[in-house]
Amino acid sequence: MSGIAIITGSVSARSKTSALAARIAARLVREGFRVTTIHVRELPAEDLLHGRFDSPALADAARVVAEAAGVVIATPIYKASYTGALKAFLDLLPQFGLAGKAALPLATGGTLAHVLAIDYALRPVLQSLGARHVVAGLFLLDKALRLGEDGVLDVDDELGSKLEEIVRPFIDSVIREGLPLPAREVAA
Ligand SMILES: Cc1cc2nc3c(=O)[nH]c(=O)nc-3n(C[C@H](O)[C@H](O)[C@H](O)COP(=O)(O)O)c2cc1C
Repeated sequence: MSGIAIITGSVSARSKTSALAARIAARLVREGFRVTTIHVRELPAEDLLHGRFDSPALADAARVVAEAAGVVIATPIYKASYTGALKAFLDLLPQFGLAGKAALPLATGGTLAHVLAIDYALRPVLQSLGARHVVAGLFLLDKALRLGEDGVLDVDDELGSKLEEIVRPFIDSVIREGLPLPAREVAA
């Protein structure tokens, strides 16, 4: 296993969750990891909904996850849970598709009423997929996230520290499991 897979679950083209995921990806790349992001909205919808697990695009995405030492799952909260699009993708992974992997759950939402959705909805799925270690996740209110015209997340000191607090234990968990050295490239 090598590298990190990031799976984003938003169906929106201009997505705060995807911008958050891009920020995390950049952080992990700086740490020396090879990172591949799967935006579920970009996968062929018909293949996804018809369960064509062997379609080339779905098979490629599943392979990225299978080969990853760590997986970041970033989803908006829809109807008190993670998105249906994300679930459609997770459903096509093997029963223990996250075995041996560290997992970092991230969510954005419109109301603090659903701040626990990571713990009551997403975490059990990651456990059921056999994740070795699901580290503490982070729920962020959408109004606290600002996107620039270019769709890039504007990160102030407070948000930057929050992200660092959750990314560091994830990195430590991935490294603890001995990510093979060739997969970690020297950070520039
Ligand atoms: C269909 C739909 C359902 C939503 N349901 C909830 C919800 O139940 N709880 C919540 O906190 N936010 C809810 N939201 C708000 C989104 O989770 C929030 O705006 C999120 O940051 C959007 O992420 P995105 O920009 O990546 O798409 C909902 C948004 C949509 C579009």
